[in-house]
Amino acid sequence: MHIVTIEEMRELEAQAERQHGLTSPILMQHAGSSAADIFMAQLLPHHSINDLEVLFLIGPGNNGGDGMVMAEHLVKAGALVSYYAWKQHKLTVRGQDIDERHTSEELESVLQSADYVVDALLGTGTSRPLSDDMRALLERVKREGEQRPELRIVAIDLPSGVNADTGEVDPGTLKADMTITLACPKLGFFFFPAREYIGELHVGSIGLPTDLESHLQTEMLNQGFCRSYIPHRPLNSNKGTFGKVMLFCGSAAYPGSAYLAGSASGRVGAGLITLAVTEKTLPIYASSLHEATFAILPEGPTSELNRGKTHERTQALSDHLPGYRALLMGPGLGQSSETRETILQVLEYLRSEPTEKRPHLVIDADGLNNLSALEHWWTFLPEGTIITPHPGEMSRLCKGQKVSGGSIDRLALAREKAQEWQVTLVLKGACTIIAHPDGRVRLNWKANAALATAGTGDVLAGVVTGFLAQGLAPFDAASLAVYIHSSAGERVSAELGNAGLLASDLLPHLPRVMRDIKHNAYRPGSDITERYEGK
Ligand SMILES: NC(=O)C1=CN([C@@H]2O[C@H](COP(=O)(O)OP(=O)(O)OC[C@H]3O[C@@H](n4cnc5c(N)ncnc54)[C@H](O)[C@@H]3O)[C@@H](O)[C@H]2O)[C@@H](O)CC1
Ligand SMILES: Nc1ncnc2c1ncn2[C@@H]1O[C@H](COP(=O)(O)OP(=O)(O)O)[C@@H](O)[C@H]1O
Ligand SMILES: [K+]
Repeated sequence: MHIVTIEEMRELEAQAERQHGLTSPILMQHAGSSAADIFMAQLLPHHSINDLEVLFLIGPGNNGGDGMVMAEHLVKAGALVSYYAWKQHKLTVRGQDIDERHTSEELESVLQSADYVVDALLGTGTSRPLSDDMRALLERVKREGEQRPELRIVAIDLPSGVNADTGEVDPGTLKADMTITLACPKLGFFFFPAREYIGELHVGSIGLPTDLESHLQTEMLNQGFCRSYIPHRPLNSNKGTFGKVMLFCGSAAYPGSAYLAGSASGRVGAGLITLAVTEKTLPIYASSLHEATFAILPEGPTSELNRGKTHERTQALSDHLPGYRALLMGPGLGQSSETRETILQVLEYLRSEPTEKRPHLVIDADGLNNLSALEHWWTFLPEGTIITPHPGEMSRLCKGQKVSGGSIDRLALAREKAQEWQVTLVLKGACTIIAHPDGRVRLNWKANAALATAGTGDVLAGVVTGFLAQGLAPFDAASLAVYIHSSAGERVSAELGNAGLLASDLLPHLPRVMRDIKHNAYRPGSDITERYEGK
């Protein structure tokens, strides 16, 4: 599913007309009909379309036009529809035009009995701040919703006042319970504050031939995409079939990260998990992760005098690596100069090996923190490396440049840095960005505050590594991992709510999510599935 900017959406519409004769009125008929179908399919269980009271707020442009077409379909289906044309101040209640002198009181009465308000005021054509009277209208609906929480707000294409490119939001914008966007999700939805205003996201069809989208470079992760990448499990398999994972992670002070990452790799199907540990840390892992095997490394050097020990450590690790398909390096390693040196030596070893003979590399957390202290750190990485920074780590990698907040375009930054550094970059956050060194980008929709807790990043790193071990290309392994990880979070939240998740809670849900996605049986709380292409 492609994500578009306003300009790209306009270009798609223009091409649809030029190449396929799909004029604006034709597209609008599709849009309104598709929006009505989605609306009816998503009615709450206690609602029936018959006698459902729906108030449409109609704007002056094509967004309003979409609303009018949708309204006609709902009338035919039996709903009690009223609409208020904002520009003309004209109210029509169940087919009857209301005399101008009574518009205010009638609008008040319609609003008070409405089950749904449909915001079809403005879409991608918004060109200035909302006018005062539009803000007042939306404010009145907002107050009604506060008094009657059962009132549902549905936005057509986008909640009016959301900037579909930047995610900025007009102060008058009304939060939607559901947004039925048309043709493609808009880029701004994936940024804050807009993300908070969208509610459940559904994508309607306007009948565009899909080949028109083939040049677009930004995609949204969804089930259809993920299903095609979940590794196949042949009956005639053994643990070697699904790849061996090595984790160079954890330390006496941070043992949990290796446990979480290693367990996560196993939970997404990797054949064998090996933790690189020292004699000192072995007992911690041996008692908690029974399924893992261990590569015992000598203790790190304790002073300049026995510095040669880092070489012994690297040697011991690299002696173990042949036969391993994926290596995760970083979580919980700490940031001593000895650790940094070991990391550099391991990178040197990996660069010296032919690609097909060495494991694919994922670097996270302290692996990145250690590297970011070095000038041109990316030149030390072997080809095909995946890095998974959170915004703080990303900022360090960018030499202190601010990477989140306000006006920062995280998407442009991720795209630029993946190209400059020649890595697959997973910029974590509420809507995680996955950027390929060739400029392609994928975005995750599933923001979930429950995941904002220590250790969930270690789980993600383990999932990425587990998919790499099963033979996925770096960009696909990273994309699938982000989707499966956040879907597991969604499952935990369905039970616990949006607080109190422990990173280890995710682990048993990883395989369940994979199973359900594979069998098309995954039913998350608020996930867009595919573009709705009609019944
Ligand atoms: N053009 C097409 O082919 C299609 C358009 N579609 C719909 O059309 C929308 C875009 O249509 P438009 O380009 O007509 O744009 P809009 O419907 O978003 O509105 C543009 C109109 O609103 C006015 N306006 C802009 N900002 C305003 C503000 N702050 N306060 C008050 N009035 C304001 C403009 O002067 C203009 O009259 C999409 O969001 C989508 O809903 C879809 O139906 C698909 C097909
Ligand atoms: N609000 C949120 N919505 C969705 N995902 C989130 C949110 N906050 C954090 N996450 C996810 O949780 C993980 C946190 O990773 P990270 O910050 O590295 O944690 P840690 O290092 O403690 O393991 C990332 O995958 C991130 O995308
Ligand atoms: K709208």
